[in-house]
Parts: sequence; C-alpha cells; structure tokens
Amino acid sequence: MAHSLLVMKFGGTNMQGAAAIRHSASLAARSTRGGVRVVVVVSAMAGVTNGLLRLAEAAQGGDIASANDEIAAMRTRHFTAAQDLGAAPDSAAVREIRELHETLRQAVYGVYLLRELTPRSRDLIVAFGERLSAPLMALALSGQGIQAHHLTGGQAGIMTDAHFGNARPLPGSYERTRDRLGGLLDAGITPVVAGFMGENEEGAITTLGRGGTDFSATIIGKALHADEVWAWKDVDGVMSADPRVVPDARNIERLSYGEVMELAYFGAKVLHPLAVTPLQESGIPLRVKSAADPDFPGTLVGAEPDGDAAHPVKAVTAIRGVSLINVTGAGVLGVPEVVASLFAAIARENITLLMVSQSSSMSNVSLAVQSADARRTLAALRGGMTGELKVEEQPGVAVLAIVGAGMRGQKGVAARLFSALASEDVNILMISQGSSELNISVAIDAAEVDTATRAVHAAFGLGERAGAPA
Ligand SMILES: Nc1ncnc2c1ncn2[C@@H]1O[C@H](COP(=O)(O)OP(=O)(O)O)[C@@H](O)[C@H]1O
Ligand SMILES: N[C@@H](CC(=O)OP(=O)(O)O)C(=O)O
Repeated sequence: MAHSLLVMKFGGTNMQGAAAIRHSASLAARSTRGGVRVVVVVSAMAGVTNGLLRLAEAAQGGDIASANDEIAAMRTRHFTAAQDLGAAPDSAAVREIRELHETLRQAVYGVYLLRELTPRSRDLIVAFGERLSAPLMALALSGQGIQAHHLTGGQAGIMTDAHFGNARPLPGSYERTRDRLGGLLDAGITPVVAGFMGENEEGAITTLGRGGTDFSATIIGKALHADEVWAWKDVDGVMSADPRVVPDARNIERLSYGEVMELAYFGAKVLHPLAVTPLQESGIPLRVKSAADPDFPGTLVGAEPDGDAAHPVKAVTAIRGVSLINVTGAGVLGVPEVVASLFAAIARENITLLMVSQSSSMSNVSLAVQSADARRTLAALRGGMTGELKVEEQPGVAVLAIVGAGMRGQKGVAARLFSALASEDVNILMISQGSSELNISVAIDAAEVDTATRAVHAAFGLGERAGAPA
C-alpha cells in the first residue's frame, strides 16, 4: 500500500556512531524519495542514557571528577560523529553540540554542589542524550539531500504530566504536535524529534520511562494520523523470545496491540510497554523492522484479535531482578480490610505489582515486585498495615510469561508450560493468569530463568514457527 506519512523511530543501536546514523538516514531517505512524508524520532547514541544516569549519580555522591570524565568522553563521541557526518568545526551543528554539552556540564555541577538529584533534575540531565543525537540525524539527512529540522520533544508539542521519570502525554499534546510538525511537513521539511522526552506545563523537561522513544514515535504517529509507525531495530522484529537468550528465536509476523503490551510488560525489551497505546484507538499499525535487512517485513502490530488455536502461544519472555514480598500471619485470616490496606499502601507509593497471589485460607498474600522497589514496598506495608503481620522479602526471583491471544479458551496450555518447567527441574514459586487469558506467568528462581525460557520456547515449538499466518 502506498503511504503518504510515516513516523520512523531509530533506537540507540541505530544511532551509535556516524556510520549507523548515516545508514538510518538512508532508510528514511528511501521513503522520502518515494514521495512519502517522514517524521524521524531518535534515541540517544547506544550507552549514552546509562552513562548520563551514572554520571548524575556520581555528581550527587560528590565524585565530580568521574562525572566530568564521563561527560568528556561523551563529548568526544558526539563531536567525532558530527565531524564524520561532514560538519565543519564552525558549523551551526557543532556549535549547538558544544552549547548543549556546556549546559549539561553546568547542570551536573549543580547536582554536585547541592548533593541532590531530584527526579526533575535527573530527567533534565538524562534527556541530553536525545537532544544531542537529534542534530546528528539532521546532519546525516542533509548529507542525503533532505532538508531536515530538529526539535526537542517539547518543541515538537509533546506535553506531559509532571511525573518525572515516567511521564504520560496530556490529551492536549496531540493537537500541539499536529500544529508544530504539520507546518514543517507542509513546507517539505523532515522533522527530526528528540525521543524519550516531553515537557510539563511549566516547561520542565520530563522523560517517558526507559525505552521511551518508541512511545514518542507513537504519540507523534497518533497526532499526525500517520499511515504507520516504523520502529527500526537491531533485530528482525518482535521475536518469539529474546534472541540473546534463545538462539533459535524467530520473528513473529503479526501481533495484536494487546499481545505486544503483554510482551513488553513481561520484560521483552524490544518495545516500551505503553508504546502501542496511542495507536490502539485509531488502529494505526506499528511495524518493527530490521535496520540491517530493511526489505524483511518484520513484525506488524495491529488491531486483529489474531487468535490462532493451533499455535496458542506466540512468545516467551521474562522479567529479571524480581523479589517476592510475602505477608503472613493470623491477622490476614478472613479479614478483607487487611488485604485492602496492603493494596492501599502499595498504591500510595506508586509501586508496580508484577504478580499477586493470595492463599485461599487468606493467611498469606504474596506480591511480586521489581527488586529495586522491594525496600519501598516493605516500608509501605510495614507502615500501612493493621494487625500482627510478618512481611518478608524473598529476592533472586524472575517472572517468566507466555503470551498469545490464541490461549483464550484453550485447554492444556498451562499443563504444557508446567511440564516444560518440570522437565528442567524448575520449581514454581507463584502462578498467575489474567482474565484476558493473553498470558500465563510464573515466578521462578532467577538462576534458572534462561534454562526455563529455552525449555518453554522448545515445548511450544516457537523456534519452528512463530506467529505465521494459519
Ligand atoms: N521478544 C523479543 N524480540 C526482539 N528483541 C527482544 C525481545 N526480547 C528482548 N529483546 C531485545 O531487545 C533489543 C532491541 O530493543 P532495544 O535495544 O530497546 O531497541 P532499540 O534501542 O534499537 O530501540 C534486542 O537487541 C533484543 O536483544
Ligand atoms: N535512550 C532512552 C530511550 C530509548 O528509547 O532508547 P532505545 O531506543 O535505545 O531503547 C533509553 O535508553 O531508555
């Protein structure tokens, strides 16, 4: 089908140096040359976001020397890329990169002086990664004869709430984005938007959560009523398992929005968990494509329910670094208010619950949370509870999930999962299946997660055939 408007997202791997950026620009150029209007959305160069987080922590801890060393190494990386992309030393792009680095250095010095890193200042610092790669992509596009103009997320109209580190777009944001980017497109200019970031109503920079550039691209796709959003990756598409863990993982040709959300939620790093949400209502498809093999169809994510009874499971995925929080004691016994107070305490702290299970006698409640949230969870529960209860953390856990719309109403899927785990002698600590029946998840010992993933992948035959049309 001929497209008239596409949003293309390039992740960290596709932006990691001049050669990768030039290749990414050529992928956008293939479409613009064919008469398609393209909005390009970019992530930070691979490793930069983690580097910025690290140096912000170092400055807060008083180690300004290592923070400055890390900034200097990044600066060299950005300048080298600009130079390799043909920017002259006195060009506007080089001047801008220099100014951005100077502002970054000052912000980090502020953190060092105050010894305080608030969620707001962390977002300001971490968003420099994307702000610095946008001018590089604009340079590469110019090198291909395309007139490009780069913008921050806020300049592109992305307005968010003030939930620093995990911000959500405000409803009014879509119209602003349409106004800001529509004008450029009408003038024949390719907008290059710094992903991962927006601005709150006060104009402070916010970020959309790790992997958030996917989300930026779909927000823009919705705003502009794009024909499709294309997320270019270093993998063939969304695969039946993480290819780093399962060597025979296969590309999945089609997934529904719901399936992708489950996969991302249960740890598949390939897309941001909320990335498809802006597209669901309008039914705009999301394509995950391989930058190394641009003619390969990749994965098409759309509205189709796509339940394939013969192949109920499409993928297996895992969340690592999980802790179980076990609440026990006679106080839980038959007292619904106690359980309510547990959830209220968790909600106040804004902690994500990965799994919940309650024994039928009601004398035990187990919660699975990211280990990074475990201390907060323990404190919230101990502070917010009534009655004589014991709250304990069990670290070193992983949550493994199988996902597929074809599981709905199918019998025997759970049995196959459990026997695959038993065959590898993997002990199951907790089990859950949501009423949507799009997934079944189990908590297991973290040390066994890779073996378990490979066994489950094999048991459902995912390496032979992953989500191909029936
Ligand atoms: N089910 C999966 N399908 C594809 N990739 C996966 C999956 N699970 C984990 N991954 C990992 O996600 C990576 C791609 O995501 P990411 O690095 O965030 O992309 P980018 O930065 O290019 O947007 C792959 O290198 C792969 O190892
Ligand atoms: N750079 C941000 C946002 C992002 O989406 O990156 P990537 O596309 O490389 O996953 C992060 O690392 O979280």
